Amino acid sequence: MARNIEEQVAERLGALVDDEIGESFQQLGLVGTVSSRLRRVNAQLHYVGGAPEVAQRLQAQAEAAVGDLGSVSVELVPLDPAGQAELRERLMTPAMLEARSSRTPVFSLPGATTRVIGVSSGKGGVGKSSVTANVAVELARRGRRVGILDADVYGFSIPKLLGLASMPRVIDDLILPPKAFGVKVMSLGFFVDEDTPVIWRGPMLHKTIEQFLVDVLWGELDYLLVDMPPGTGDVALSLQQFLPRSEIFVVTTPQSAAVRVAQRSALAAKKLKLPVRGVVENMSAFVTPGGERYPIFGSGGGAQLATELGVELLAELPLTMALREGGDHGTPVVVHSPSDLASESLRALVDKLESLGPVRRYRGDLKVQSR
Ligand SMILES: Nc1ncnc2c1ncn2[C@@H]1O[C@H](COP(=O)(O)OP(=O)(O)OP(=O)(O)O)[C@@H](O)[C@H]1O
Repeated sequence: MARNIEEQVAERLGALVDDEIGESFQQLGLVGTVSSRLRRVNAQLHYVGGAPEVAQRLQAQAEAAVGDLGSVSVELVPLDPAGQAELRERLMTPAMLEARSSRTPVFSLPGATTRVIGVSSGKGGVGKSSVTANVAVELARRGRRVGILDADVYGFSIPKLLGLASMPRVIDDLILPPKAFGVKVMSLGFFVDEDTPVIWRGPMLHKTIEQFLVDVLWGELDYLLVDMPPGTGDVALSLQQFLPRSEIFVVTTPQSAAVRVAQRSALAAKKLKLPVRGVVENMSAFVTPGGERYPIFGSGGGAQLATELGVELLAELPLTMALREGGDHGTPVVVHSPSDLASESLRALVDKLESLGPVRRYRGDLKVQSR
């Protein structure tokens, strides 16, 4: 039976997907009234606000979706507070409800399967954020569900590295993490002006990290990568409390001075009973197109640190222009120059990370019964 035009418009609009939530407008109950008058169809689509670009993008998507159905105008209507409260209820999973009432992140509830990976370094500028962003994007390209918590309060660079500029959307009191290259991101950088120095006190940081872990709609994740601030400060302590299942990976450059400070941060993690699983040496060498290696920052530091910590050296990432340019332009090198040497090394790093698998943990509650 031929459907009328209103039904067709409602169906097309309902099929649009809110990428950050990962559900269609129909599933979310956000298609409003669709009526027609004098051969003109007027449709309403509810949306949850955010930056003006979000509405502009949605308007263009909606118009494109119904463009071939004749004269249709789509009006975007921001969801009112009652509608937001209803949507929030709809999006809350039982795990999120439990997480909120106990203020324990879903990643730390019993039975959680997300691998939580803390990326740490001794000092700033060694490429920890670039490694985090590229590893996350490569994992997402392989079909894994990935989030990044940018906890590097002294230099939140993840949004810029992934080309994200807008503030996260908020449904009632639930924060939606913006998504780039398939990776969900939450960062202090979304909330503060890049040029304004922010002085964070320990308790304030602790509270913010808790909020980012508990009040953000992360959904189900295979990996949560945490870009940690360099050094051994308060944030590591907060992370240990909120995410005791974190595995730590240490990024260093090959210089011996860098290795010494990196070792300090690795030892701090060990003290907090967070397992250090591997070392990544970055900026290992510049390689000419002819294959000549120039170890600009010295050599051997990553291997030395790995030996001292009793873990594997997982990668020696070269210094490349493409990696730096990718970061500057907000498109990670694994996406914009997949054949670059750095991309090859980053893919090999992700292979290793995946093959290492999660840490095996002793479960005190499981005991072998003897008769
Ligand atoms: N292998 C590399 N080749 C070329 N440039 C690199 C490489 N790794 C990092 N960079 C560049 O070095 C700079 C610092 O990198 P990044 O911000 O990732 O470091 P970081 O350790 O996270 O520093 P911070 O903690 O200060 O944010 C960036 O401009 C980045 O593009």
